[in-house]
Amino acid sequence: MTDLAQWLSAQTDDADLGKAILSMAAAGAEIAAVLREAPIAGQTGLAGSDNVQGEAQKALDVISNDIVLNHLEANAAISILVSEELDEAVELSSQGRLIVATDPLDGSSNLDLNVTVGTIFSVLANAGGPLQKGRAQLAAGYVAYGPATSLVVRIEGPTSIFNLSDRGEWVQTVADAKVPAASGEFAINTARERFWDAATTGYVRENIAGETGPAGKRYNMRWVGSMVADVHRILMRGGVFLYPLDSETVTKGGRLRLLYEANPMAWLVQGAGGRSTTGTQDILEVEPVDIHQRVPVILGSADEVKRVEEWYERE
Ligand SMILES: O=P(O)(O)OC[C@H]1O[C@](O)(COP(=O)(O)O)[C@@H](O)[C@@H]1O
Ligand SMILES: [Mg+2]
Ligand SMILES: [Mg+2]
Repeated sequence: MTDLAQWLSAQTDDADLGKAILSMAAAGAEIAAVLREAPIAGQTGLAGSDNVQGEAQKALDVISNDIVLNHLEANAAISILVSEELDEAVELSSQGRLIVATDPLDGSSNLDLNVTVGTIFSVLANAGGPLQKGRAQLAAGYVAYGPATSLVVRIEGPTSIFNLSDRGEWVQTVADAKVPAASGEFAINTARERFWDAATTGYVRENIAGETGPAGKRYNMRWVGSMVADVHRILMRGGVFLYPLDSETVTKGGRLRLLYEANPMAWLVQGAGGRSTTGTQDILEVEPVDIHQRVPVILGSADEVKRVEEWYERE
């Protein structure tokens, strides 16, 4: 049995990086416990406040953010925290070498429904602040709060999966996750079809046409509405996730956030042999200009992502 601490010491000599990941795992275990009790504690509703992006915060968005903040404040290696729920980057330890960017609770619109939500994180070196390309990430991961609590994490090598035991240990269950290159599943919010560009419409129509259409095979569609849950399914059995630029999100640059949603997920998917793109560029090559910047996201099975890229080249 490999636990998280053993895996970290085999993956990196950087003790600070290992501690940053352990802090996020500890925050994840604490958030998992809070989520289990949340319906009983009456915590699934709104906080009564908006975040900097104008989205209504759930009480659990705020609680999860506080839990992450507490764990990182106690870690002298962390210099800066960027969070979806915090307007500005927060300075923590002045001697810290690392930056963490986090979506403390992803998919929080699903909280009333007992559907999988998650915590996403990205770790960067403190080299001139948090506005760094995803390619510069030192590590990334997410915790998925579903029937099991799973931590998916990658430094530079494989994307590895751990599950939280009853005794509070993170036990490795998949050493080297692999996203199958071919897949017959796609994930997109189809209610947005009227806003889509020609490339997205073309790709999705080909899939829906099935075995007699140009794709020559049958597709299934799945959309949980929690990025963590949708990406976790793709990591386990393949598929493609799309939140493309569309006519409604174009002025914002997309829907999902670059630093703490798109980059860490692209890092994990690429570590598992998958691909990621904005449609025209690898997500990991996007130069950030704002900590809450949004970006189009297409990632998952390599063959499917390439098909979407071909549509963007044609259109
Ligand atoms: O409401 P839509 O269009 O289905 O969007 C769902 C997407 O929004 C998100 O919920 C945004 O994340 P937050 O819940 O952290 O704001 C993603 O998890 C998900 O993929
Ligand atoms: Mg999110
Ligand atoms: Mg969130």
